[in-house]
Amino acid sequence: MTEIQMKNLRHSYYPNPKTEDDYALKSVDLTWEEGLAYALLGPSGSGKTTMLNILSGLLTASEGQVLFDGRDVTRLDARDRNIAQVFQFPVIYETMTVGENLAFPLKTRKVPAAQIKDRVGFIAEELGLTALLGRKARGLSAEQKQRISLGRGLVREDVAAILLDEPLTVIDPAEKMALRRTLKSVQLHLGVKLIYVTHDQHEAMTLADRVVVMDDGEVVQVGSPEELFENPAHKFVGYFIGTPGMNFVDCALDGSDLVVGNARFALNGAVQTLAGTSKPLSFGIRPDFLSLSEARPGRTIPGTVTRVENHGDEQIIAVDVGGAQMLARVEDHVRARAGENVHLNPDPQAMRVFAGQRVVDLPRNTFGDLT
Ligand SMILES: Nc1ncnc2c1ncn2[C@@H]1O[C@H](COP(=O)(O)OP(=O)(O)OP(=O)(O)O)[C@@H](O)[C@H]1O
Repeated sequence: MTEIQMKNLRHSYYPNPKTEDDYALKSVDLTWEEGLAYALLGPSGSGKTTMLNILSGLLTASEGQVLFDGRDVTRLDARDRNIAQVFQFPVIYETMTVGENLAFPLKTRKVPAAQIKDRVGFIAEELGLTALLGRKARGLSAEQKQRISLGRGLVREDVAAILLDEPLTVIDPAEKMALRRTLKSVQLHLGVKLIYVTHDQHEAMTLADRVVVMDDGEVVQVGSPEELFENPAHKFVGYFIGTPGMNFVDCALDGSDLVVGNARFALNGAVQTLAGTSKPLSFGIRPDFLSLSEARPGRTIPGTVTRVENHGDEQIIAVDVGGAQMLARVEDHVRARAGENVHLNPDPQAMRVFAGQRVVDLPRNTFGDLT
């Protein structure tokens, strides 16, 4: 197993990049730890595939270094990196049997036949392919073929990481869950480092120990799924993760209060931190941490309901809080109608303030007691 580091990595597809916008990867410093499952999550064009191809060696970064256990591999060919890559479309030999496909990477490395047999048997078992070992790959389902692609990466015991670029794209929706489960169990059993590219937050959150969130060529946050949900460090993480995403409303400092829409919150000692920033402030809270309550001055935000969406056992309520909208996720027994005046009650522990795009590091009790 290998620790992979990316140092001051930048990449432009142009020969003479001039502005920051010419870079598909802007400046990446990242360590990929051993034995963890990572998801690389971001919208289309954010730089995920570029990053993956730099890792595997299909692409050489314009600037910076890639280190495997401290060894500089930046200019090393993909062949010499011990990285296995699984793409959107399965890459297998259709005319070979499943067993021959799995054995192929070991045969080309001249591994002894008995060892190949053992390893192929073991990996086939892990991937649920044992019963298919003698079958020709042609005619198998896309899901089975993708298992073979994965197996061809996993058979090599020296593999430093398995990179998967949206591997579930062509898989039938009904089979996606089974393959996702297999991926997770294989990663846990074999302890191999898995790097999984997706633009689907649900896939990222269910599969990964760590999620690397990318936006516009930059890594905006790395964290466990829980950390990203509870403590987004960047506005992009707030609204990209969670359905619906985090609410953001412009806010302002007034004396020792924070003014949010028609509400005022006393800041317990955090005034100086906020006063020190020149960037525009916004108040952030996830819909999951807003409820409806009685008016409680200094604790609730008054507003008018503009829309109510029913989603089975819960509702999403849209509330106008003085020119801006906030969404609250509430249980279905909560009664609210469009046009009604209500009071949103934010959980003090979940209230955040952002300066520009970045969260402001405030003491835990800034918005009141935590009882
Ligand atoms: N071969 C290329 N030549 C020029 N520009 C490219 C090339 N490949 C990617 N780009 C640009 O680099 C940026 C990052 O693209 P990349 O494919 O890495 O993003 P992505 O997050 O993987 O997107 P997707 O989810 O759509 O695959 C985009 O602006 C894209 O247009």
